[in-house]
Amino acid sequence: MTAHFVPPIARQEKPPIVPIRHPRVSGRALRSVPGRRGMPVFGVLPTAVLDPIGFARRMHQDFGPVHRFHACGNWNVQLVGPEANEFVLFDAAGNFSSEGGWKPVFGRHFEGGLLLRDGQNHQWHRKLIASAFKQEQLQAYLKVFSRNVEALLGDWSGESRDVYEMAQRLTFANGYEAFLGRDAAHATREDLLAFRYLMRSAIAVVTMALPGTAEARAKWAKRHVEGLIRPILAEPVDPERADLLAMLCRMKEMGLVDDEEIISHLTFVIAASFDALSSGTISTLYYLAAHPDWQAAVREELCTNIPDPHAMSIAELGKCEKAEWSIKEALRLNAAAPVLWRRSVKPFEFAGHQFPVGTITGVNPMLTHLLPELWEEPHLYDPSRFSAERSLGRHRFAFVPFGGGAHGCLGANFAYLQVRTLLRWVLEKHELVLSDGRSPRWYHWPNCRPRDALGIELRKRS
Ligand code: HEM
Repeated sequence: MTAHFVPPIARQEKPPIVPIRHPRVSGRALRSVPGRRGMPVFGVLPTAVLDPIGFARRMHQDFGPVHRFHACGNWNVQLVGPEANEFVLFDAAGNFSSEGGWKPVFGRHFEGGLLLRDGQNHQWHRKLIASAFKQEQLQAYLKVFSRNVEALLGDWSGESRDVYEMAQRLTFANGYEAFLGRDAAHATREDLLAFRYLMRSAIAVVTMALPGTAEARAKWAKRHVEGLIRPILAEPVDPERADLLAMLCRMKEMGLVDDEEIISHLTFVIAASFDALSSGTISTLYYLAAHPDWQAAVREELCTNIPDPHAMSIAELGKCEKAEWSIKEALRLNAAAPVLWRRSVKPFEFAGHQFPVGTITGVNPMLTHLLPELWEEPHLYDPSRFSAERSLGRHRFAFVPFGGGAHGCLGANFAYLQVRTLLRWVLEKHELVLSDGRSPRWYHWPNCRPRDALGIELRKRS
Protein backbone atom coordinates (compact mmCIF):
# COMPACT_ATOMS: atom_id res chain seq x y z
CA MET A 1 0.00 0.00 0.00
CA THR A 2 1.31 3.46 -0.89
CA ALA A 3 0.90 4.75 2.63
CA HIS A 4 3.54 2.28 3.75
CA PHE A 5 5.91 2.78 0.87
CA VAL A 6 9.48 3.23 2.04
CA PRO A 7 11.91 4.60 -0.55
CA PRO A 8 14.89 2.36 -1.37
CA ILE A 9 17.29 5.07 -0.15
CA ALA A 10 16.07 4.36 3.40
CA ARG A 11 18.05 1.11 3.26
CA GLN A 12 21.26 3.11 2.96
CA GLU A 13 22.86 4.53 6.04
CA LYS A 14 21.89 8.16 6.60
CA PRO A 15 24.80 10.32 5.41
CA PRO A 16 25.87 12.73 8.16
CA ILE A 17 25.61 16.51 7.83
CA VAL A 18 29.06 17.72 6.80
CA PRO A 19 29.50 21.18 8.30
CA ILE A 20 30.80 23.72 5.79
CA ARG A 21 32.81 26.76 6.79
CA HIS A 22 31.96 29.62 4.46
CA PRO A 23 34.84 32.10 4.30
CA ARG A 24 33.98 35.76 3.92
CA VAL A 25 34.79 37.14 0.46
CA SER A 26 36.34 40.60 0.22
CA GLY A 27 35.56 43.19 -2.45
CA ARG A 28 39.19 42.88 -3.59
CA ALA A 29 38.72 39.19 -4.40
CA LEU A 30 35.82 40.14 -6.68
CA ARG A 31 37.43 43.22 -8.23
CA SER A 32 37.06 42.01 -11.83
CA VAL A 33 33.28 41.85 -11.36
CA PRO A 34 31.47 45.16 -11.99
CA GLY A 35 28.93 46.33 -9.44
CA ARG A 36 27.77 48.74 -6.78
CA ARG A 37 28.53 49.15 -3.09
CA GLY A 38 25.52 51.31 -2.16
CA MET A 39 25.10 53.00 1.24
CA PRO A 40 27.39 52.51 4.21
CA VAL A 41 26.37 49.53 6.40
CA PHE A 42 23.16 48.58 4.52
CA GLY A 43 24.69 48.66 1.04
CA VAL A 44 22.02 48.38 -1.67
CA LEU A 45 19.53 46.68 0.64
CA PRO A 46 16.94 49.49 0.93
CA THR A 47 16.64 49.88 -2.86
CA ALA A 48 16.74 46.15 -3.52
CA VAL A 49 14.00 45.41 -0.99
CA LEU A 50 11.74 48.35 -1.92
CA ASP A 51 11.81 47.67 -5.65
CA PRO A 52 13.40 44.27 -6.40
CA ILE A 53 12.48 44.25 -10.11
CA GLY A 54 13.64 47.82 -10.74
CA PHE A 55 16.85 47.15 -8.84
CA ALA A 56 17.57 43.90 -10.72
CA ARG A 57 16.86 45.60 -14.06
CA ARG A 58 19.11 48.57 -13.34
CA MET A 59 21.98 46.35 -12.17
CA HIS A 60 21.63 44.26 -15.32
CA GLN A 61 21.50 47.33 -17.57
CA ASP A 62 24.39 49.10 -15.84
CA PHE A 63 26.74 46.16 -15.26
CA GLY A 64 25.63 43.26 -17.46
CA PRO A 65 24.67 39.67 -16.62
CA VAL A 66 27.50 39.12 -14.11
CA HIS A 67 27.61 41.76 -11.39
CA ARG A 68 27.96 42.26 -7.67
CA PHE A 69 26.44 44.40 -4.94
CA HIS A 70 27.03 44.94 -1.25
CA ALA A 71 24.21 44.21 1.22
CA CYS A 72 24.13 43.52 4.97
CA GLY A 73 27.90 43.50 5.27
CA ASN A 74 28.62 41.07 2.43
CA TRP A 75 29.34 41.15 -1.26
CA ASN A 76 26.75 39.25 -3.28
CA VAL A 77 27.21 38.14 -6.87
CA GLN A 78 24.28 37.94 -9.25
CA LEU A 79 24.41 35.81 -12.42
CA VAL A 80 21.59 36.49 -14.88
CA GLY A 81 20.16 34.39 -17.73
CA PRO A 82 19.36 30.77 -18.56
CA GLU A 83 23.02 29.66 -18.77
CA ALA A 84 23.64 31.15 -15.33
CA ASN A 85 20.53 29.43 -13.96
CA GLU A 86 21.73 26.09 -15.29
CA PHE A 87 25.28 26.64 -14.09
CA VAL A 88 24.19 27.44 -10.53
CA LEU A 89 21.02 25.38 -10.05
CA PHE A 90 21.97 22.26 -11.98
CA ASP A 91 25.46 22.71 -10.58
CA ALA A 92 27.10 19.88 -12.54
CA ALA A 93 30.49 20.67 -10.98
CA GLY A 94 29.26 20.67 -7.36
CA ASN A 95 30.38 24.30 -6.87
CA PHE A 96 27.55 25.43 -4.61
CA SER A 97 25.96 24.98 -1.20
CA SER A 98 22.27 25.74 -0.85
CA GLU A 99 22.55 25.89 2.93
CA GLY A 100 25.27 28.54 2.64
CA GLY A 101 23.16 30.62 0.25
CA TRP A 102 19.86 30.42 2.12
CA LYS A 103 21.10 30.44 5.72
CA PRO A 104 21.14 34.25 6.10
CA VAL A 105 17.58 34.39 4.73
CA PHE A 106 15.82 31.36 6.22
CA GLY A 107 18.41 29.71 8.46
CA ARG A 108 17.18 31.15 11.74
CA HIS A 109 13.78 29.45 11.53
CA PHE A 110 14.06 26.67 8.96
CA GLU A 111 17.20 24.89 10.06
CA GLY A 112 17.06 21.25 8.95
CA GLY A 113 14.57 21.97 6.13
CA LEU A 114 15.53 20.51 2.73
CA LEU A 115 16.76 23.78 1.26
CA LEU A 116 19.15 24.11 4.19
CA ARG A 117 20.81 20.75 3.58
CA ASP A 118 23.48 19.83 1.07
CA GLY A 119 25.12 16.92 -0.71
CA GLN A 120 24.35 13.31 0.14
CA ASN A 121 22.60 14.19 3.37
CA HIS A 122 20.20 16.41 1.40
CA GLN A 123 19.66 13.74 -1.22
CA TRP A 124 18.81 11.12 1.42
CA HIS A 125 16.26 13.33 3.18
CA ARG A 126 14.81 14.57 -0.12
CA LYS A 127 14.08 11.01 -1.26
CA LEU A 128 12.19 10.32 1.98
CA ILE A 129 10.05 13.43 1.55
CA ALA A 130 9.57 12.86 -2.18
CA SER A 131 7.70 9.64 -1.42
CA ALA A 132 4.78 11.83 -0.27
CA PHE A 133 4.46 13.27 -3.79
CA LYS A 134 4.00 10.10 -5.80
CA GLN A 135 1.13 9.86 -8.27
CA GLU A 136 -1.20 7.88 -5.93
CA GLN A 137 -0.70 10.42 -3.18
CA LEU A 138 -1.41 13.29 -5.56
CA GLN A 139 -4.65 11.62 -6.59
CA ALA A 140 -5.64 11.40 -2.91
CA TYR A 141 -4.70 15.08 -2.37
CA LEU A 142 -6.93 16.01 -5.29
CA LYS A 143 -10.00 14.96 -3.28
CA VAL A 144 -8.82 17.14 -0.42
CA PHE A 145 -8.33 20.13 -2.75
CA SER A 146 -11.83 19.71 -4.21
CA ARG A 147 -13.48 19.46 -0.82
CA ASN A 148 -11.71 22.54 0.51
CA VAL A 149 -12.41 24.66 -2.58
CA GLU A 150 -16.07 23.73 -2.48
CA ALA A 151 -16.28 24.70 1.20
CA LEU A 152 -14.47 27.99 0.63
CA LEU A 153 -16.58 28.96 -2.38
CA GLY A 154 -19.71 28.38 -0.31
CA ASP A 155 -18.52 31.16 2.03
CA TRP A 156 -17.25 33.49 -0.59
CA SER A 157 -19.18 33.28 -3.81
CA GLY A 158 -20.69 36.42 -5.33
CA GLU A 159 -18.72 38.90 -3.26
CA SER A 160 -15.70 41.10 -3.65
CA ARG A 161 -13.30 40.11 -0.91
CA ASP A 162 -9.59 40.04 -0.37
CA VAL A 163 -8.75 37.27 -2.82
CA TYR A 164 -5.20 36.95 -1.57
CA GLU A 165 -6.57 36.13 1.86
CA MET A 166 -8.79 33.54 0.24
CA ALA A 167 -5.82 32.04 -1.66
CA GLN A 168 -3.86 31.85 1.59
CA ARG A 169 -6.75 30.18 3.43
CA LEU A 170 -7.16 27.64 0.68
CA THR A 171 -3.50 26.70 0.25
CA PHE A 172 -3.11 26.52 4.01
CA ALA A 173 -6.16 24.27 4.40
CA ASN A 174 -4.84 21.99 1.65
CA GLY A 175 -1.35 21.81 3.15
CA TYR A 176 -2.76 21.25 6.64
CA GLU A 177 -4.64 18.16 5.47
CA ALA A 178 -2.11 16.80 2.98
CA PHE A 179 0.92 17.22 5.22
CA LEU A 180 -0.44 16.98 8.78
CA GLY A 181 -3.33 14.62 8.06
CA ARG A 182 -5.67 16.84 10.10
CA ASP A 183 -9.12 18.01 9.05
CA ALA A 184 -8.63 21.59 7.82
CA ALA A 185 -11.75 22.63 9.74
CA HIS A 186 -9.55 22.39 12.88
CA ALA A 187 -6.90 24.78 11.56
CA THR A 188 -6.94 28.03 13.51
CA ARG A 189 -6.14 31.56 12.40
CA GLU A 190 -3.02 31.39 14.63
CA ASP A 191 -1.83 28.27 12.77
CA LEU A 192 -2.03 30.13 9.46
CA LEU A 193 -0.41 33.27 10.86
CA ALA A 194 2.44 31.23 12.33
CA PHE A 195 3.50 29.94 8.89
CA ARG A 196 3.03 33.38 7.36
CA TYR A 197 5.26 34.98 10.02
CA LEU A 198 7.95 32.33 9.57
CA MET A 199 8.22 33.09 5.86
CA ARG A 200 8.09 36.86 6.33
CA SER A 201 10.95 36.70 8.84
CA ALA A 202 13.15 36.40 5.75
CA ILE A 203 12.84 40.17 5.30
CA ALA A 204 13.80 40.97 8.88
CA VAL A 205 16.57 43.56 8.75
CA VAL A 206 16.68 43.59 12.55
CA THR A 207 17.37 40.01 13.59
CA MET A 208 16.97 40.71 17.30
CA ALA A 209 13.52 39.72 18.51
CA LEU A 210 12.55 43.21 19.70
CA PRO A 211 8.82 43.61 20.45
CA GLY A 212 6.77 44.28 17.34
CA THR A 213 9.46 43.15 14.89
CA ALA A 214 9.13 40.45 12.21
CA GLU A 215 11.74 38.48 14.15
CA ALA A 216 9.70 38.54 17.38
CA ARG A 217 6.64 37.31 15.46
CA ALA A 218 8.73 34.54 13.88
CA LYS A 219 9.98 33.41 17.32
CA TRP A 220 6.38 33.14 18.52
CA ALA A 221 5.50 31.33 15.26
CA LYS A 222 8.26 28.77 15.69
CA ARG A 223 7.00 27.89 19.19
CA HIS A 224 3.43 27.74 17.91
CA VAL A 225 4.31 25.36 15.05
CA GLU A 226 6.26 23.07 17.36
CA GLY A 227 3.29 23.06 19.72
CA LEU A 228 1.09 22.07 16.79
CA ILE A 229 3.23 19.19 15.54
CA ARG A 230 4.79 17.69 18.67
CA PRO A 231 1.58 16.31 20.22
CA ILE A 232 0.73 14.56 16.92
CA LEU A 233 4.11 12.82 17.00
CA ALA A 234 3.18 11.16 20.27
CA GLU A 235 -0.04 9.66 18.86
CA PRO A 236 -0.24 6.17 17.30
CA VAL A 237 -0.36 6.40 13.50
CA ASP A 238 -3.59 5.23 11.89
CA PRO A 239 -2.59 2.70 9.18
CA GLU A 240 -5.02 4.38 6.77
CA ARG A 241 -3.27 7.75 6.97
CA ALA A 242 -1.29 8.69 3.86
CA ASP A 243 -0.22 12.24 4.73
CA LEU A 244 3.41 13.35 4.94
CA LEU A 245 3.46 13.42 8.74
CA ALA A 246 2.10 9.85 8.96
CA MET A 247 4.77 8.69 6.50
CA LEU A 248 7.51 10.36 8.50
CA CYS A 249 6.15 8.89 11.75
CA ARG A 250 6.35 5.40 10.23
CA MET A 251 9.92 6.16 9.19
CA LYS A 252 10.60 7.25 12.77
CA GLU A 253 9.35 3.85 14.01
CA MET A 254 11.93 2.28 11.67
CA GLY A 255 14.64 4.46 13.24
CA LEU A 256 15.18 6.53 10.10
CA VAL A 257 14.30 10.00 11.42
CA ASP A 258 13.78 11.57 14.84
CA ASP A 259 11.21 14.06 16.16
CA GLU A 260 13.40 17.10 15.53
CA GLU A 261 13.99 16.13 11.90
CA ILE A 262 10.26 15.56 11.37
CA ILE A 263 9.42 18.97 12.83
CA SER A 264 12.05 20.69 10.67
CA HIS A 265 10.83 19.00 7.49
CA LEU A 266 7.16 19.68 8.11
CA THR A 267 7.74 23.28 9.10
CA PHE A 268 9.67 23.93 5.90
CA VAL A 269 7.39 21.96 3.54
CA ILE A 270 4.20 23.55 4.87
CA ALA A 271 5.69 27.05 4.80
CA ALA A 272 7.18 26.57 1.30
CA SER A 273 3.93 25.17 0.00
CA PHE A 274 1.66 27.73 1.65
CA ASP A 275 3.44 30.95 0.75
CA ALA A 276 4.72 30.16 -2.74
CA LEU A 277 1.49 28.51 -3.78
CA SER A 278 -0.76 31.30 -2.55
CA SER A 279 1.47 33.64 -4.55
CA GLY A 280 1.07 31.53 -7.72
CA THR A 281 -2.67 31.23 -7.10
CA ILE A 282 -3.32 34.93 -6.68
CA SER A 283 -1.25 35.81 -9.76
CA THR A 284 -3.12 33.26 -11.87
CA LEU A 285 -6.52 34.55 -10.71
CA TYR A 286 -5.53 38.17 -11.20
CA TYR A 287 -4.31 37.73 -14.78
CA LEU A 288 -7.37 35.69 -15.74
CA ALA A 289 -9.61 38.40 -14.27
CA ALA A 290 -7.70 40.99 -16.30
CA HIS A 291 -7.96 38.90 -19.51
CA PRO A 292 -11.58 37.74 -19.97
CA ASP A 293 -10.76 36.12 -23.35
CA TRP A 294 -8.27 33.76 -21.71
CA GLN A 295 -10.60 33.24 -18.78
CA ALA A 296 -13.33 32.06 -21.18
CA ALA A 297 -10.91 29.74 -23.02
CA VAL A 298 -9.66 28.16 -19.78
CA ARG A 299 -13.25 27.78 -18.49
CA GLU A 300 -14.37 26.04 -21.64
CA GLU A 301 -11.42 23.68 -21.66
CA LEU A 302 -11.81 22.72 -17.98
CA CYS A 303 -15.57 22.24 -18.10
CA THR A 304 -15.38 20.18 -21.32
CA ASN A 305 -12.63 17.88 -20.11
CA ILE A 306 -13.98 17.55 -16.55
CA PRO A 307 -17.77 17.29 -16.63
CA ASP A 308 -18.04 16.44 -12.89
CA PRO A 309 -15.57 18.25 -10.62
CA HIS A 310 -16.43 15.91 -7.71
CA ALA A 311 -14.80 13.05 -9.60
CA MET A 312 -11.80 14.87 -11.07
CA SER A 313 -8.76 12.81 -11.98
CA ILE A 314 -5.15 13.77 -12.57
CA ALA A 315 -5.48 12.44 -16.12
CA GLU A 316 -8.44 14.74 -16.84
CA LEU A 317 -6.69 17.76 -15.38
CA GLY A 318 -3.60 16.84 -17.39
CA LYS A 319 -5.59 17.37 -20.60
CA CYS A 320 -6.26 21.00 -19.69
CA GLU A 321 -3.21 22.59 -21.24
CA LYS A 322 -4.60 26.13 -21.49
CA ALA A 323 -5.18 26.10 -17.73
CA GLU A 324 -1.56 25.02 -17.29
CA TRP A 325 -0.30 27.74 -19.65
CA SER A 326 -2.26 30.35 -17.69
CA ILE A 327 -0.54 29.25 -14.46
CA LYS A 328 2.87 29.27 -16.14
CA GLU A 329 2.33 32.70 -17.64
CA ALA A 330 1.31 34.07 -14.22
CA LEU A 331 4.45 32.54 -12.68
CA ARG A 332 6.56 33.97 -15.48
CA LEU A 333 5.26 37.51 -14.94
CA ASN A 334 5.25 37.17 -11.14
CA ALA A 335 7.94 34.66 -10.16
CA ALA A 336 6.84 33.51 -6.70
CA ALA A 337 10.48 32.94 -5.70
CA PRO A 338 12.28 35.90 -7.33
CA VAL A 339 15.91 35.18 -6.42
CA LEU A 340 17.56 31.85 -5.50
CA TRP A 341 20.70 31.84 -3.36
CA ARG A 342 23.78 29.64 -3.15
CA ARG A 343 27.31 29.98 -1.73
CA SER A 344 30.33 28.55 -3.48
CA VAL A 345 32.23 25.73 -1.81
CA LYS A 346 34.94 25.73 -4.51
CA PRO A 347 36.55 28.48 -6.58
CA PHE A 348 34.68 28.69 -9.88
CA GLU A 349 34.77 30.47 -13.19
CA PHE A 350 31.77 31.91 -15.02
CA ALA A 351 31.70 34.10 -18.14
CA GLY A 352 35.42 34.75 -17.87
CA HIS A 353 35.31 35.87 -14.21
CA GLN A 354 36.98 34.05 -11.32
CA PHE A 355 35.11 33.62 -8.04
CA PRO A 356 36.64 32.42 -4.76
CA VAL A 357 35.26 29.89 -2.25
CA GLY A 358 32.54 31.51 -0.13
CA THR A 359 31.04 33.68 -2.90
CA ILE A 360 27.36 34.38 -2.15
CA THR A 361 25.78 33.77 -5.54
CA GLY A 362 22.24 34.52 -6.66
CA VAL A 363 20.32 33.68 -9.80
CA ASN A 364 17.26 35.65 -10.69
CA PRO A 365 14.20 33.83 -12.13
CA MET A 366 12.16 37.06 -11.88
CA LEU A 367 14.52 38.92 -14.22
CA THR A 368 15.24 35.94 -16.49
CA HIS A 369 11.49 35.60 -17.11
CA LEU A 370 11.33 39.18 -18.41
CA LEU A 371 14.42 39.30 -20.62
CA PRO A 372 13.42 40.54 -24.11
CA GLU A 373 16.10 38.37 -25.74
CA LEU A 374 14.29 35.28 -24.38
CA TRP A 375 10.64 36.30 -24.44
CA GLU A 376 8.77 38.08 -27.21
CA GLU A 377 7.05 41.17 -25.74
CA PRO A 378 7.92 40.03 -22.22
CA HIS A 379 5.38 42.28 -20.46
CA LEU A 380 2.46 41.02 -22.49
CA TYR A 381 0.18 38.40 -20.90
CA ASP A 382 0.17 35.60 -23.47
CA PRO A 383 -0.22 32.07 -22.06
CA SER A 384 0.07 30.55 -25.55
CA ARG A 385 3.83 31.22 -25.42
CA PHE A 386 3.88 27.94 -23.42
CA SER A 387 2.30 25.86 -26.19
CA ALA A 388 4.48 22.98 -27.43
CA GLU A 389 5.19 24.76 -30.75
CA ARG A 390 6.18 28.06 -29.21
CA SER A 391 8.28 26.39 -26.50
CA LEU A 392 10.43 24.61 -29.08
CA GLY A 393 14.08 25.59 -28.82
CA ARG A 394 13.62 27.51 -25.54
CA HIS A 395 16.52 27.01 -23.13
CA ARG A 396 15.44 24.56 -20.40
CA PHE A 397 16.56 27.04 -17.73
CA ALA A 398 14.83 30.07 -19.30
CA PHE A 399 11.65 29.36 -17.30
CA VAL A 400 12.53 28.45 -13.72
CA PRO A 401 9.68 29.36 -11.35
CA PHE A 402 10.33 26.08 -9.53
CA GLY A 403 14.13 26.27 -9.71
CA GLY A 404 15.84 23.13 -11.04
CA GLY A 405 18.56 20.61 -10.25
CA ALA A 406 19.06 18.90 -6.87
CA HIS A 407 16.94 21.46 -4.98
CA GLY A 408 14.25 21.92 -7.64
CA CYS A 409 10.80 22.30 -6.12
CA LEU A 410 9.33 19.07 -4.77
CA GLY A 411 5.83 20.50 -4.88
CA ALA A 412 5.56 21.64 -8.51
CA ASN A 413 3.02 18.96 -9.51
CA PHE A 414 1.14 19.48 -6.27
CA ALA A 415 1.02 23.20 -7.09
CA TYR A 416 -0.22 22.80 -10.69
CA LEU A 417 -2.89 20.34 -9.56
CA GLN A 418 -4.09 22.59 -6.81
CA VAL A 419 -4.43 25.70 -8.96
CA ARG A 420 -6.09 23.79 -11.81
CA THR A 421 -8.57 22.26 -9.35
CA LEU A 422 -9.41 25.72 -8.04
CA LEU A 423 -9.90 27.06 -11.57
CA ARG A 424 -12.22 24.16 -12.47
CA TRP A 425 -14.44 24.87 -9.48
CA VAL A 426 -14.38 28.66 -9.66
CA LEU A 427 -14.79 29.25 -13.36
CA GLU A 428 -17.78 27.01 -14.01
CA LYS A 429 -20.18 29.11 -11.98
CA HIS A 430 -18.33 32.40 -11.68
CA GLU A 431 -16.82 35.21 -13.66
CA LEU A 432 -13.60 36.70 -12.30
CA VAL A 433 -13.97 40.45 -12.73
CA LEU A 434 -11.69 43.35 -11.84
CA SER A 435 -13.93 45.74 -9.97
CA ASP A 436 -11.68 48.77 -10.28
CA GLY A 437 -9.30 50.04 -12.91
CA ARG A 438 -6.25 50.41 -10.67
CA SER A 439 -2.99 48.84 -11.76
CA PRO A 440 -1.99 46.06 -9.39
CA ARG A 441 0.89 46.67 -7.02
CA TRP A 442 2.98 43.69 -5.97
CA TYR A 443 5.66 43.03 -3.38
CA HIS A 444 8.42 40.88 -4.83
CA TRP A 445 10.39 39.92 -1.74
CA PRO A 446 10.71 37.40 -0.13
CA ASN A 447 8.11 36.23 -2.60
CA CYS A 448 5.50 37.81 -4.81
CA ARG A 449 2.22 38.95 -3.23
CA PRO A 450 -0.20 41.86 -3.72
CA ARG A 451 0.42 45.07 -1.76
CA ASP A 452 -3.31 45.72 -1.41
CA ALA A 453 -6.65 44.10 -2.26
CA LEU A 454 -6.64 43.59 -6.01
CA GLY A 455 -10.34 44.28 -6.46
CA ILE A 456 -11.11 40.86 -7.91
CA GLU A 457 -14.82 40.03 -7.76
CA LEU A 458 -16.28 36.59 -8.11
CA ARG A 459 -19.59 37.24 -9.89
CA LYS A 460 -22.09 34.43 -10.21
CA ARG A 461 -22.66 33.51 -13.87
CA SER A 462 -26.27 33.45 -14.96
C1 HEM B 1 3.65 28.05 -7.17
C2 HEM B 1 4.12 27.33 -6.18
C3 HEM B 1 5.58 27.12 -5.86
C4 HEM B 1 6.69 27.75 -6.34
C5 HEM B 1 6.76 28.87 -7.36
C6 HEM B 1 7.84 27.13 -5.72
C7 HEM B 1 9.15 27.47 -5.97
C8 HEM B 1 10.24 26.78 -5.48
C9 HEM B 1 11.61 27.04 -5.86
C10 HEM B 1 12.06 28.12 -6.83
C11 HEM B 1 12.38 26.16 -5.20
C12 HEM B 1 13.90 26.01 -5.33
C13 HEM B 1 14.66 26.90 -4.41
C14 HEM B 1 16.13 26.85 -4.71
O1 HEM B 1 16.61 26.09 -5.54
O2 HEM B 1 16.86 27.64 -4.09
C15 HEM B 1 11.53 25.35 -4.37
C16 HEM B 1 11.98 24.37 -3.52
C17 HEM B 1 11.13 23.64 -2.73
N1 HEM B 1 9.75 23.66 -2.74
FE1 HEM B 1 8.58 24.83 -3.86
N2 HEM B 1 7.40 26.16 -4.87
C18 HEM B 1 6.03 26.11 -4.94
C19 HEM B 1 5.19 25.25 -4.27
C20 HEM B 1 5.62 24.28 -3.43
C21 HEM B 1 4.76 23.32 -2.79
C22 HEM B 1 3.26 23.22 -3.02
C23 HEM B 1 5.55 22.55 -1.99
C24 HEM B 1 5.18 21.40 -1.13
C25 HEM B 1 4.29 20.59 -1.46
C26 HEM B 1 6.91 23.00 -2.16
C27 HEM B 1 8.00 22.45 -1.53
C28 HEM B 1 9.30 22.75 -1.83
C29 HEM B 1 10.43 22.11 -1.19
C30 HEM B 1 10.37 21.03 -0.11
C31 HEM B 1 11.58 22.67 -1.75
C32 HEM B 1 13.04 22.38 -1.40
C33 HEM B 1 13.56 21.24 -2.23
C34 HEM B 1 14.99 20.88 -1.88
O3 HEM B 1 15.72 21.68 -1.31
O4 HEM B 1 15.36 19.75 -2.21
N3 HEM B 1 6.92 24.05 -3.03
N4 HEM B 1 10.21 25.74 -4.57
